[in-house]
Amino acid sequence: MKFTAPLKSDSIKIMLLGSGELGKEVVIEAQRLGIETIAVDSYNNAPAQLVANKSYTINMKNKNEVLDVIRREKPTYILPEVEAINIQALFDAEAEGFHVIPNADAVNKTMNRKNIREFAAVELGLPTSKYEFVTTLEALKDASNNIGFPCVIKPVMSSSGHGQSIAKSPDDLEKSWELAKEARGDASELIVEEFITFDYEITLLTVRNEKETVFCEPIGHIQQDGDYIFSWQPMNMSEVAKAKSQEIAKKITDGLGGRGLFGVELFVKGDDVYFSEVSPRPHDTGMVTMITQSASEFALHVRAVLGLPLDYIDYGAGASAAYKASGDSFNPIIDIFDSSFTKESIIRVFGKPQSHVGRRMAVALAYDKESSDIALQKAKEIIGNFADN
Ligand SMILES: Nc1ncnc2c1ncn2[C@@H]1O[C@H](COP(=O)(O)OP(=O)(O)OP(=O)(O)O)[C@@H](O)[C@H]1O
Ligand SMILES: NCC(=O)N[C@@H]1O[C@H](COP(=O)([O-])[O-])[C@@H](O)[C@H]1O
Ligand SMILES: [Mg+2]
Repeated sequence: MKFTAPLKSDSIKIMLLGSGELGKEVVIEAQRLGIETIAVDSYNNAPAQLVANKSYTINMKNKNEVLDVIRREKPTYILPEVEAINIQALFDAEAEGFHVIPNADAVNKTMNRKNIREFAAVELGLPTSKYEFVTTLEALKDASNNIGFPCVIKPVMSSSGHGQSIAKSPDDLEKSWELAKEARGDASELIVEEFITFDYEITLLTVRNEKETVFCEPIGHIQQDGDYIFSWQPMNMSEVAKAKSQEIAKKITDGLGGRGLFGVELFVKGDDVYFSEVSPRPHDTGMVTMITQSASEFALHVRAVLGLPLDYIDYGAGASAAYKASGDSFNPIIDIFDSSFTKESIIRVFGKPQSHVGRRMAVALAYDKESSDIALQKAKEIIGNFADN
């Protein structure tokens, strides 16, 4: 493939809207190419703000505040990093000629479960769990009755499992209704999903630079309370399931369009593959690629944004284990013993300025040339020795 225009890094400015642990790695990768970075979030000293050239703390749900910071900095590329961003600001910025990654419409579709589910299931005809949308407790009772128990109940806008629950019987519905209000995004509408008894679930990192689409090796993962705790790569899958996964990922990412890396979440049962959701940005389960690939998901995202080639080397198998805080603190300190640092491990402490129970604070990555299982065992052992105040 030929790239005609040379990369002029000095003239490029990347603005992240959302500055957590994933954005932090994107900032580092962009800076490695000499690109100026601006990290925006709704709290001070967010992880990416600690490493970016410049940072802003604003109310990201406020249209004017988002637009003000964009107009003031005039970034070459705007990279949404969280779901809870004022979407109209992104549409307006795009109309003013700013380049939103992958594009404002894709961000709008993926930030809201109703939009992405209808796009995937109805417009693209992709296989998904059965689902209904509800806005009242009464409707929730009817929908769960239609779908059957257990069913999964989620706010239409939320992430990392916030506000999500599984109702095992009608008795659980009131609790699920109350719990949904904990969503950070929009809990005015809920999705009720059929519970898929999958054999395993994967994230298929799919990278498009609008000249080619590249798939990373599938990443297997374990979730607890709707949030990831362990991931590994590669996930051993049947050729049929892998081919179906890539086909679904290609359809959904082509449908969304634009440039960047996407995390396509899929449930696999035998050779059946169900589309679950997609992030138009690096994925938490994909942190494992920092140890398995010569170009991590963050490096690939930056390359895709810039329209650069997407080739890289797979080093072998690896795994990641998330470290979640055990308490609340305004001065969180993570204890990591010497034994965590081995020739086959990488430790990343995000530097979040405040901890609360269950907040992801760090990740341990482990490598094994041959076996994802052994890598996972190593990552679990390392994280088991972490502690926090
Ligand atoms: N319909 C379902 N059937 C079975 N399990 C499900 C279903 N929906 C969600 N889950 C489980 O809950 C996890 C989180 O769900 P989902 O990805 O929809 O939430 P999320 O809050 O958007 O998570 P994140 O932002 O971390 O990706 C899934 O990875 C899966 O393990
Ligand atoms: N599943 C999405 C995800 O992992 N997003 C990552 O978590 C950060 C928020 O963390 P916080 O909740 O600890 O502020 C986000 O900024 C992003 O980096
Ligand atoms: Mg998810």
